[in-house]
Amino acid sequence: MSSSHTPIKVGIVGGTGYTGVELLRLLSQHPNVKLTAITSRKESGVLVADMYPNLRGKVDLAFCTPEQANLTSCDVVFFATPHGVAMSQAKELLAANVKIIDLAADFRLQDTAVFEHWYKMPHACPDILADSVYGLPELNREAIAGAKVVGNPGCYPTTVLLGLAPLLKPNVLIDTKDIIADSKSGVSGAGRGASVGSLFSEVSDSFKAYGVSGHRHHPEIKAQLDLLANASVNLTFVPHLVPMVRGMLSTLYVKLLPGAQGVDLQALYEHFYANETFVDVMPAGSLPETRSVRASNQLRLALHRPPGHPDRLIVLAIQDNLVKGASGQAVQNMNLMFGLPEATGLSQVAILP
Ligand SMILES: NC(=O)C1=CN([C@@H]2O[C@H](COP(=O)(O)OP(=O)(O)OC[C@H]3O[C@@H](n4cnc5c(N)ncnc54)[C@H](OP(=O)(O)O)[C@@H]3O)[C@@H](O)[C@H]2O)C=CC1
Ligand SMILES: CC(=O)N[C@@H](CCC(=O)OP(=O)(O)O)C(=O)O
Repeated sequence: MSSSHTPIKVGIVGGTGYTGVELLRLLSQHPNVKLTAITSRKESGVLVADMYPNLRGKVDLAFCTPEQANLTSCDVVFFATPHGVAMSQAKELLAANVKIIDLAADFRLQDTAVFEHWYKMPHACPDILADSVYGLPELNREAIAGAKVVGNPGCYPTTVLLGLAPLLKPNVLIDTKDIIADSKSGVSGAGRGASVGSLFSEVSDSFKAYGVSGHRHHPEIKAQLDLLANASVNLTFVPHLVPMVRGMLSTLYVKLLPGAQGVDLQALYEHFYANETFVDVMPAGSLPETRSVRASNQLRLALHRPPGHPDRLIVLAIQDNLVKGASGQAVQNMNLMFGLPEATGLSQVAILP
């Protein structure tokens, strides 16, 4: 347990990306954290507040290279970096008793063959992977609290898993061979790195599906759904790119089984998430908007029974891809790992309009 007298010393590798600067925004307001090192190889020497003026008066550090950062003196290091970076440094940090929260995929998939297939690199530390924990607090809280290495979930998986979990725990309510996740993300999901696909003239005033024939979040979602259902599920997952900066909406289609007859599904969801600060089950038939979670760690759900298909249930799930989908969830995990109340530093309310 950390107290206000012994702040958690935090290092961030990859402080200039969208999830890195979001970590800085959240952690600079966290009462139990002392930011001690923020890395960028390209911006080394630049003051954080010069690059990100929203942090003027909040963060007085300059970016440094990972080599200059003295990460082994931290209590926890967040990796807001591309896939493959955290696993290359995990052994050294663990030897120095430093906890690790990776926002990339190095510690999300327990099956190293699946990891290698999707990420096109061998896993650098399968032994550490085996002891790591999938960082979805609402489903994995106890294991996260005792973990030294947490793999923060991908943004799409967070919406799909929290959207479906209440239906899978009893395992008699839906056809696990017929699950569809139709998901839409804002462009910040692609990161800050320059690419033609993220140019204003490419994404504005347009809307498209991508990854239809395969996306790396499919195996991640399926692995966790399989665990929840205790069976091998069939999942169709189609991501889409929407011309907005932040936000994610997953529309989840499931087929109800006879076992769902007479079950009050709205009550089931409300009960399942009754004690969850960050999951809001809206009244049945609600139409959640991504702007209602913008910059906050909330995920909102709404259930629908559409006309014309008596067996169909639709679950709508929204979040801010950079907060509950990435950095906010990472801070939630840190709170658990250090014995703090889970919502510490995460009380931000969305901005409307
Ligand atoms: N954007 C999103 O909505 C989400 C992203 N994620 C994941 O989080 C991670 C970060 O994403 P995002 O912030 O969007 O990425 P960005 O591309 O915006 O930023 C990447 C950061 O990592 C640093 N970096 C790159 N390569 C290395 C390296 N080899 N060693 C050390 N630092 C490095 C970069 O700085 P520099 O090159 O100067 O060192 C930069 O600060 C990714 O793995 C992404 O998949 C997860 C959930 C949601
Ligand atoms: C809009 C967009 O491009 N989104 C990214 C997913 C972002 C994310 O959360 O994925 P990882 O953490 O697994 O990289 C994509 O589809 O690749």
